Amino acid sequence: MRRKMAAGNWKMNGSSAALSVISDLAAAHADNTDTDIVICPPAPLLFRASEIARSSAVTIGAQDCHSETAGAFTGDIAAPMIADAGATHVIVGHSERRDAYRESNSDVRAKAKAAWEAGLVAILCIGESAEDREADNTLDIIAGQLSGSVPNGSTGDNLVVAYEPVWAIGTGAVATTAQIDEVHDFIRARLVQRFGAEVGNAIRLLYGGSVKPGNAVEIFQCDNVDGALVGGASLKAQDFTPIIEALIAS
Ligand SMILES: O=C(CO)COP(=O)(O)O
Repeated sequence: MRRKMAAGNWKMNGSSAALSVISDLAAAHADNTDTDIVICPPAPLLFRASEIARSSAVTIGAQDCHSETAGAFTGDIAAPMIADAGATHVIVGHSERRDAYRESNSDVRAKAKAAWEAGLVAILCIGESAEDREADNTLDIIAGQLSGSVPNGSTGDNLVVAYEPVWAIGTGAVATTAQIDEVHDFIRARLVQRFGAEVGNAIRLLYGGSVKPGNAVEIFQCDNVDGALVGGASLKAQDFTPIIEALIAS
């Protein structure tokens, strides 16, 4: 049985005052033992967020890391620094970074490797654009992103793959369960083919893109959906809590 995961990507939102969401979630889900709850705040909040989350049901992740461990990379953050701040996870390859910062599959692969070397779990994002889907290229794009950006050497536990169709992010246009099933079953098959059944079946798959309290129950019924990567609805405990509850109940 794979552990479930509800991860919240705050993107460039939040403040030290907003970190009360972490204590609210920790209090609401204190009895939960089979679901990972991960909050990924902006980098300046990582240390404080980790202190607040310490010994609770909530763990902390960063939103990106550099592939090198140190050096002349102004503005960047190395994976060991993220671990040093008390975080345990890092998102790599989010479509907003692939798009705005031209991150390639090989950049993302190097970041995921750096995350593993620092002992972090990599939450690696893939997903097709609206144009890719309209041109019926979705599975080709997903296959290319998987082979290009997932490094060799996954142990199963150190990798979470998040399928986030770009057209569903922040738009309210959630993918249908048929679309989610098709892509998640395909990802699972590819991971099993590449890493073997034991590791391939241990890697968790998250869906992301306009997940809300109103659609979470349906999404979590999909066989190969082990949780969600949630943007907007993770900023407030009152929105994220019903999503987490739907996941725990699924
Ligand atoms: O990009 C996302 C999470 O990484 C999804 O964002 P929304 O949930 O706001 O659509």
